[in-house]
Amino acid sequence: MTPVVLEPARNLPHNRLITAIDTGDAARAHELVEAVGPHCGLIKLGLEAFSALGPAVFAASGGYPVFLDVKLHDIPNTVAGAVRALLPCRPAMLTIHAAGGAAMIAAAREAAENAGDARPLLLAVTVLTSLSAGELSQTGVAGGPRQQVLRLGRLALNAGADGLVCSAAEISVLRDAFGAAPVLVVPGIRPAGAGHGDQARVATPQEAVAAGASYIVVGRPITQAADPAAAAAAIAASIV
Ligand SMILES: O=c1ccn([C@@H]2O[C@H](COP(=O)(O)O)[C@@H](O)[C@H]2O)c(=O)[nH]1
Repeated sequence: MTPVVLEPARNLPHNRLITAIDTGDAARAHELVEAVGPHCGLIKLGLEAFSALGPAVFAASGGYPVFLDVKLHDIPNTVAGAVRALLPCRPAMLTIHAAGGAAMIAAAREAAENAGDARPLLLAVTVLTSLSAGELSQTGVAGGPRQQVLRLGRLALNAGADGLVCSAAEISVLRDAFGAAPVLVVPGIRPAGAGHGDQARVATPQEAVAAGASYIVVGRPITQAADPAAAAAAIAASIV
């Protein structure tokens, strides 16, 4: 099997907290970014915000580095075109689905190279953190999330992804297999006592960082808090 050889990631924020701004309301997005921006490394704009507002959503980012989480998944030519179309927005990180396969990931990487030094890091989503082992098996995948994340992770990194999106439960198996270089971005984060909502494979911020997460993604526990700035500041302080 081809070994995974990765370059160290460039110019990434030291603060490991990424706040997910999941709203289609531009004014609310602005308000949230203003509150949490100073307390996190990146702002995550995802499908809800991008579907509602389009590339104009970047205006809500307040100049903070953006993790654009649109999880591209299509034939290679279409994904390459979408990546090229997104480059003028200058996302720092961009997601594609690892399950799209090696040719799709390689096409995304080649397209991203058009940005030169401003190339976004390509992160491959492995198994969504909302999927339990039981739900994953209903999709026809045997062996459980850890095995599937490792399998898709190897495929994605070999095909040109810079990093992976996974749950905290899979970090150790990925670090054992691929070492320190891949950027591991970990959603499904819940501070102790917080409701899980639709997330199935969850961990606290401290557990995820201790396990080797490069970044943690936190949405509702911050954005639905009475004081989002204080919630973000507390989480950021707890993972230094
Ligand atoms: O496997 C994945 C991939 C992406 N996400 C995204 O992260 C945030 C999590 O939000 P919470 O409110 O903290 O649950 C959300 O934007 C998802 O689209 C994920 O949860 N799991």
